Amino acid sequence: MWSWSRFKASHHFINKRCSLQNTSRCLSTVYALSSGQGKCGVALVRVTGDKAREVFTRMTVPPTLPEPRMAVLRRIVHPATRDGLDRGIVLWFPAPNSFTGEDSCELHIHGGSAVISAVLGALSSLPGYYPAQPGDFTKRAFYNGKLDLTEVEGLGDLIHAETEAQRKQALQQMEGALGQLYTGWRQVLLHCRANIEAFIDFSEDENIQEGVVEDVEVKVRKIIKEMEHHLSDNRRGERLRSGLQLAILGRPNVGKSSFLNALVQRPAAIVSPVPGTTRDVIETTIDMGGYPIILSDTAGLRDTDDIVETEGIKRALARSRHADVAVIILEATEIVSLLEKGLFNWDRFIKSYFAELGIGENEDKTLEYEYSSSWISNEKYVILLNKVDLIVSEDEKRLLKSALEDPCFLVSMKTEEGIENALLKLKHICASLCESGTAENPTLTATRHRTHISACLKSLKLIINNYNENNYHTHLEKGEKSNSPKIDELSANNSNISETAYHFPERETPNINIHSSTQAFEEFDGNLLRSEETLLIAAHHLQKATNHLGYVTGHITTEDILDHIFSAFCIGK
Ligand SMILES: Nc1nc2c(ncn2[C@@H]2O[C@H](COP(=O)(O)OP(=O)(O)OP(=O)(O)O)[C@@H](O)[C@H]2O)c(=O)[nH]1
Ligand SMILES: [Mg+2]
Repeated sequence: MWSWSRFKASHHFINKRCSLQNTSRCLSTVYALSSGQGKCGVALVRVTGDKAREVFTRMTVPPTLPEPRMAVLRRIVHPATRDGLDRGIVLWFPAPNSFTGEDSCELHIHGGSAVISAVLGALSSLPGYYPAQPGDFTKRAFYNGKLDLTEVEGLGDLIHAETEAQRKQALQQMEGALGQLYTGWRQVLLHCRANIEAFIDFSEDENIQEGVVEDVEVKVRKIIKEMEHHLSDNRRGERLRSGLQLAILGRPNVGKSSFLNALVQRPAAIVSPVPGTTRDVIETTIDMGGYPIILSDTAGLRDTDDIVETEGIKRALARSRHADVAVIILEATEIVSLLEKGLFNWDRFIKSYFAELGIGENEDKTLEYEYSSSWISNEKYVILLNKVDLIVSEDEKRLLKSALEDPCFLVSMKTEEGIENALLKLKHICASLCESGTAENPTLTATRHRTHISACLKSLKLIINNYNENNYHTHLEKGEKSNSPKIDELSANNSNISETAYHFPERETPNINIHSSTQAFEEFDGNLLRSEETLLIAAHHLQKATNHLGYVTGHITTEDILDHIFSAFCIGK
């Protein structure tokens, strides 16, 4: 019999998480220095696990548990020798009201290296105490249901955040904005699937309220729309997380390396009057108005027989293809002579100039080429007309200024004229490329999320659009009679999956081999919810969809994903 209680399993997932892990690791008590390495005023040592209370009973004077979450000053002693180690503030967080969900304590001790190593040494002498591995505290918080996987990733990002915008995005994610969005979708889809399952089982009884399947369709369509909107964010969140790629491009000797040096305020790249000085890509990172930018100075673009320079140009063009933003540098004098000849048109000039450099769009706009020039089609570039200090004639300067059009700026790396305005424009471009989301509409921040949400969306679309009645019947007729796997098994193609979501009751499946037909079903054209015969397939796609959301939030996990995510954490977090 189908039962609704089988659907309400979310909290079971959380409880099961620990048992899926190496149990001894979960049962042990771990400790770590959670503040940074090196001498400091106060250092923080954290302990978590079943035996955490022993810190108070065996290592503090008096040997009693303090009031939960109340800071108290205690003498800290070695548990065996009773030698005094330090005097500091201690805190007790009994389970489940702690970061990890386990009994935990904190020792705020003096930050000298001798004090820290004496306290850590004393902790190691307590039976059942082990030094924590990177991310151990957060891993326990995850297994105990304190954080979902997106919140864990947000916490990791917060620790690694280097700019203001990155910090804001990570905090939003750690506070659960993304997790709530995905969990909300998952809950709705789980209900949809429950309703479809109930309808299949009981449609002939009178118990099923009318319009159940129609209601599922409305909900699925709504989520499809929301997911499409969520995915069409131009990778803003991912860019902000990993940094915007900005390529500095142009002919040799125009001042590309001078621009890089001006931005980073140090001689990061060699500047010389010899054209072709820069050969390799020189990469450095900066914080531009709170946005993380990965700057790439590149080799000057020109025809050459020099094999080293040719390789440099190849690398420069590759960098151009992967750039989110570009700064194209020209010599202002080049434009003056063109202007003096008359008939100057910026649009035409820029197009042909990009083409000459090898970075412009070509005529037939093949897919590869469109990709290669995304910063052009998105208009995410500025053009700097450099060395304006060399134009001495006021008439020429006036002519140049009057002909200037956005996004061109007259600048001089030598006198720094015009650089501020150009940087302002660049900041606007960067902001538009990685504007962070809001708590209500959080941005997607990792490729892992995009992959699963895209796969989820695909499954949902298969329910609404892709079904062709004739195809379906052909498959029913052709279907093998035995070895039809249950729907649950269809999604469990990853052997490491720690659970396979909800377990649905035994049922009579259509007389088809769903495995062999899945591919074909995915090619159907139509609405699976409009025929009772195809509802089972709709349920199958709904399960796939909810599973993908479960992978993102960590309701369904694989060891590989967890290892990857937690490996980025520090010891003590
Ligand atoms: N007068 C003047 N000279 C400049 C200015 N900017 C750069 N230069 C000079 O132009 C020369 C080339 O500058 P780089 O920054 O090395 O030019 P580049 O584009 O990196 O050159 P390659 O690496 O060869 O492609 C150097 O001698 C700079 O000092 C400027 O605004 N005014
Ligand atoms: Mg250079």
